[in-house]
Amino acid sequence: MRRLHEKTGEEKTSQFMILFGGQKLLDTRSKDITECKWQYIYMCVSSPAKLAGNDYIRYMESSETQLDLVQNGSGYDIEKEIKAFDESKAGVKGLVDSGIVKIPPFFVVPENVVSSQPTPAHLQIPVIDLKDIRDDPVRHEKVIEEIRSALEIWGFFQVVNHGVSEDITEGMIEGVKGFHEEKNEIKREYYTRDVKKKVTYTSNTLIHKTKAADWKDTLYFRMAPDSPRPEELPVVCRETTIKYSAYIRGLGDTLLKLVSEALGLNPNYLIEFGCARGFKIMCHYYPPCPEPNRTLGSKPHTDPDFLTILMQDHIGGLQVFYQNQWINVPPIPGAFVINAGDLLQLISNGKFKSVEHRVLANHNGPRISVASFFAIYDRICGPIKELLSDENPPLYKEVPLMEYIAQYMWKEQDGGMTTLDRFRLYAPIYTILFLSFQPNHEAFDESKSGVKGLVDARIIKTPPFFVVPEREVSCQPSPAHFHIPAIDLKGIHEDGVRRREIVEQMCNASETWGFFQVVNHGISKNVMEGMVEGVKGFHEEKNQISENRVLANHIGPKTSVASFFAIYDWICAPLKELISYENPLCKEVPLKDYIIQYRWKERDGGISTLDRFRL
Ligand SMILES: O=C(O)CCC(=O)C(=O)O
Ligand SMILES: [Fe+2]
Repeated sequence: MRRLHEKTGEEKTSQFMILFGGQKLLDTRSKDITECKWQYIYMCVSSPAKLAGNDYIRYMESSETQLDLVQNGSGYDIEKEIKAFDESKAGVKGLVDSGIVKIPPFFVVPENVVSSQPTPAHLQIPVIDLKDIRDDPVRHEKVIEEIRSALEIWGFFQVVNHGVSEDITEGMIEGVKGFHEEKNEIKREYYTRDVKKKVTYTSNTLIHKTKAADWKDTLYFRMAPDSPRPEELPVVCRETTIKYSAYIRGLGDTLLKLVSEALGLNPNYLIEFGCARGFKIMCHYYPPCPEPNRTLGSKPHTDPDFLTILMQDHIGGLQVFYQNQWINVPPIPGAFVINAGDLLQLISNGKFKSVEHRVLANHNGPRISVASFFAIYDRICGPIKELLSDENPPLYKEVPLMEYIAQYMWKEQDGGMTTLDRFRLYAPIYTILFLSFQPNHEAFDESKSGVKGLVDARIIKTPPFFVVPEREVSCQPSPAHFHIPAIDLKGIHEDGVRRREIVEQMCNASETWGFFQVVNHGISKNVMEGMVEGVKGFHEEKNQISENRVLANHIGPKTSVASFFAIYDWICAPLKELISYENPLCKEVPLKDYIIQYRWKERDGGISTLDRFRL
C-alpha cells in the first residue's frame, strides 16, 4: 500500500501498531490494512515516529471510518473538527442549537449498525413488582426467583413499586434537563475530561479514541466514596441530585440484598463484599438528532459495575442485545431499569449476565436518562468461592479491578469480545484465536484438536473464520411436507417385480432430489450404532474434523459416518448409452483434474466443481 499524505505529500508508510492496554503487541511493515480488520489497530497516518497523542488515528472496520475520510483526501480534518467541538464546551446540544442539519462525520457509524427492525413484540425484559417484599415472605421468595431468572436470561429487568416517589424521579429529570439547558457560560465551568474530578460535564469522554462519537452529553457525579461538597454540584440540580442520590443508594441496598439471595448467598453478602461502596451517577442528555439513522445515542456497551439503576424519561431508545437482536426497553412511567454489570458477571461466575445495550438517536427529544452505578475498583476479585464447585469451576481469573477498569476505559469493546471476556480462563488456543492479530487458522490447525478442541476450551463465541454470512444459516423450518424419499430395500434380492419397483423409486429420487434414504438394507442396527459409538469414541478420545453442510447446534455432539465410492485414475465422460440429442455430451473429464479442482477451489458463485467441466 503506497499512498501519499494529502497534506505533507510524503509517502504514507503502511506501518501500523496494535496496542493492548498501552502495550505494543505488533508493529508490522508489510501487511495491508485490509487484512487486519477486526482488531484494534492504531495506524500512523504519516510516519510511525509520530505515533503518540493525537498524531495517530484508530482504524476500525467500518464503511466510512475516520481514517477513510482522511485518506480519501476529502480535505476533512477530523482532529481539527474534534478539537473545535471540544473547545466549544457546548457538547452535542451546542451543535443542535447551532442549527446543523447534517451530523459531523465523527458521529457517523457504519450504515448497517442502526437497524430499524421492529423488535419482536413477545420479547420484553421482565417487569418485577417490589410491592410488599418486606412484609410478605411469599412475595419476597417470588421476587427473588424472578430476579434470578431475569439476571440469568436477560441481565436486565425493570422494577415498579420500588418506594422512590415520582416527586423524586421527576424532580431529578427536571434538574438534569435544567442543567443541560443552562447557558453555556454556566455549563462550561464544569466541562472537563479529567476523570479524577467528582463533578464533570462532558460530551464523549474518550472522543479521540472512539470510532464514532455518541450523540449525547453527560453530567457526571461521583457520589461515593467521598462525595462532593454540596456547593460543588451545579445549583440548578443540586438539591434534587442530593435527594435522588440518597433514595437510589437505599434502593441499591435493597436490590443488592435481593441479588445476594438470588445467588443463594446471605442477604448482606454483596453489601459486605463492598459492592455499594462506590456510587456514581451519570445524567445523560440526548439532543434531538437531525440524522438519527447515521449515529447512536450510546454505542453498544456493557456496564463496568456490579449493578446499574437507570431512570429513563418517556422518549425511549434504550435497547438490549438478546438472542442476536436488539430489543427495545419501553419506558414505563415511574419504573427503573436494573441491569447486572461486568463485575456481577465476574463474581457470580457468569451466572448473572452483563448484557450489551445501546441507545438509539432520535428525531424527537431531548431524551434524558440518569444511570446510577454501584462499583469499586480498589481490590482484586474473582468468582465468589461459595458459588464454585466441581460442576461449576471458575470461568474467570482473579482480576485486579484497576486493571479491568483501565482496559474498559481505554479499549473500545469490539471484535465480539467484551473487556470481561479478556479475563476469562480459556485454554491457550482460544486466546490465540481471539487475541492475536488476525483470525488465525494456523494456530487452529496446529492445535490438532479441531472444532471439538475449541468447544472443550469452553469458547463462548465462534472464532471469526467459522462465521458465514447471516443469510447462509437460514433458520426457516423446512416445510413439513418436504422429505427426501425413504426407499425400502426389502425384497430387492428376491423378486423381479419388487426389484424393478425399487429401481424405479431410486431413479425418481435421483432425478428429483439427488438424495434418498434407504431402510431394510441388511446392515443391522447393532453394526450401525457400533460404528457411531466407535466414531464418537475416537473424536472424544483425541482430535479431528469432517465436511458437508451440517447446521451447528446448541445440542450435541452430533456424529455421522459417510462412506464414499470413487476412483480418480482415469478419464471419464457420460455413459454413451445415455447420450441422445436431448441429452448431449459433457466433456471428457480427467478425474485427476476434477479432484484437484474439487480440493483446492472453494465452490463459489453457485458454480460447483463439476459445472466447470460442462460443455
Ligand atoms: O441512557 C440510557 O438509557 C442508557 C445509559 C447507559 O447505558 C449508561 O450510562 O451506561
Ligand atoms: Fe450502560
